[in-house]
Amino acid sequence: MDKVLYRLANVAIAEDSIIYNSIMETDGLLVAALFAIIRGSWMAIALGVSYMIFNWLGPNGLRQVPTVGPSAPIFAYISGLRYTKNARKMLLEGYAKYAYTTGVYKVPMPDQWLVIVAGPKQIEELKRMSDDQVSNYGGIDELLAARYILGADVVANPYHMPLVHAKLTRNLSDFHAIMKDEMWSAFSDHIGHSYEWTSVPALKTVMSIISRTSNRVFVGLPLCRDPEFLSISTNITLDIGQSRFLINLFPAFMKPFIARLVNKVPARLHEAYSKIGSMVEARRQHAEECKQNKEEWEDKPNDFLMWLIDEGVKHGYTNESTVLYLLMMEFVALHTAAMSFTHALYYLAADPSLAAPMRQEVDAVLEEEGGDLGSRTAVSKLRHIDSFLRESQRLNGTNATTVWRKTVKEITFSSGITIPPGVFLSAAATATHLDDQHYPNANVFDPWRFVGSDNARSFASMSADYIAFGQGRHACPGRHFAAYEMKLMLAHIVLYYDVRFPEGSNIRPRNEWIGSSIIPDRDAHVLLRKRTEA
Ligand code: HEM
Repeated sequence: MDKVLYRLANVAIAEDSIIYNSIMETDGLLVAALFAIIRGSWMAIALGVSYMIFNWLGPNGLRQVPTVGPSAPIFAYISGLRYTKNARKMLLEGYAKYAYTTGVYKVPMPDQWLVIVAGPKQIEELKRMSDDQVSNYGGIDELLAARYILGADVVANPYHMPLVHAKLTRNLSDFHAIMKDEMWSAFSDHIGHSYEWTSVPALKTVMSIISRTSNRVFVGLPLCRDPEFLSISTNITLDIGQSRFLINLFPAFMKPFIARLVNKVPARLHEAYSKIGSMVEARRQHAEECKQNKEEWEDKPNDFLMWLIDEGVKHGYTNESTVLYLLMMEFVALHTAAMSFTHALYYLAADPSLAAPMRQEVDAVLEEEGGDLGSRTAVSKLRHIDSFLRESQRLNGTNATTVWRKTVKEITFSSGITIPPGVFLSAAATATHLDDQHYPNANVFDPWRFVGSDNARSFASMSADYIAFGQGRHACPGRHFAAYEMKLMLAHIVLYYDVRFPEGSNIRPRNEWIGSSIIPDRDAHVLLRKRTEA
């Protein structure tokens, strides 16, 4: 047993933690994990049998829910492993068969069934369900194996989440100017201003710009430019992805043991705490002194870290917890926006002529706004840019399923399907976005599809046929921040740069699928050069 687990741990630990070079290599890991199990001889067999029994006895309340693939124990497990490679195909197959009949189907994952909610009617019903019926935190817990990786406290009291809406989204325009300032500076550092074509690794470069811009608001200067801090803040996502992937290969009763061996988050938290722990303590102390002395703290930092510290004091949290919650923010905000933007950048590089209408639009808005793209209203006027990003995200969301929930009590859909408590369910995002009934020629990238539409069809708006940011009361609270950041970035690119692929290729690189995660090509380069007429 130990050998098996240690081999699995080694698979994880041996992975390079440099960005985009780790668990995302699931092929290798999956094979390595299975190889480790097979080589673990009789214990592996015992493990397998226990798993089959678990699987057989576990989700029996789901027999009335139609299945994609086999549902008998051994075959379902094998099919669950297949899901890590073929999620797209399996999800689309289920959608084609069931979206307009039962509106619900299930796909096997290695550790459990995932019930997929499909079709506008059922998605609307899911959206309206209360927290007493379906738990959002329960869903995230299942998705990320969160209680094993992050600890039960983060799952039970995710106090960073309400702050996104209450402090960030509500006051977003207060941050426009510093985001613009940081983004312009990051472009300068990572892309430069050469009139010659410069080749950059697309995803990595976008990630660098997004992480600096976001962190200007999350932690402020100078930390938002500190390479060591930025490396921690981007690598946390890979740590979580890597750890949860391995843990979720196993049934629930084994997860705590596996987690002890493969969880990389504690080490990253330690690294983060060594880096910023003293700063957090200094801020907290100063805030408390000011409070005791009934003094105003002039120049009090107005960033996410400070909000977390203030909120942490109210909850009695340690500085270490505050740093962990900050890392959670980095996790939800950076890769999502960077991947989504890279998808869009690939469309532009494959067809540089698409820049022209966006350029004209930016020019016109600059004229109206006195030359300031960072003004309160400027970015909201960029309808072509908004449509371009929404269309790109429609076709390439960050995940093929969104609205992750866990049933708390029995729920029944109008199609008559009943789901018992304790079941992990999610909505079919990619399949919904590729449904011709919602979008004529749904498979075609039509960048101006939403230009003439009202605000209900803007990048950050949601509806039952556009669920890239989820649905309902737990929909992404950071979507307005992400939309502002990404629109600003695309506006900057079309205004100041020409973009193309090497050799003038017009072929957009293929996405990678890891389970249901959708990742833009990690190695592709794009060429940029400063525009002469800008
Ligand atoms: C293009 C970028 C992004 C995408 C595609 C995205 C997508 C999502 C999705 C699908 C959910 C789950 C919604 C649901 O279950 O109904 C979510 C939740 C969340 N997102 Fe985002 N997100 C993005 C950017 C951001 C940013 C920039 C932030 C923070 C500034 C953020 C903060 C959060 C938080 C805190 C939650 C959890 C909300 C809750 O459970 O109540 N996201 N996001």
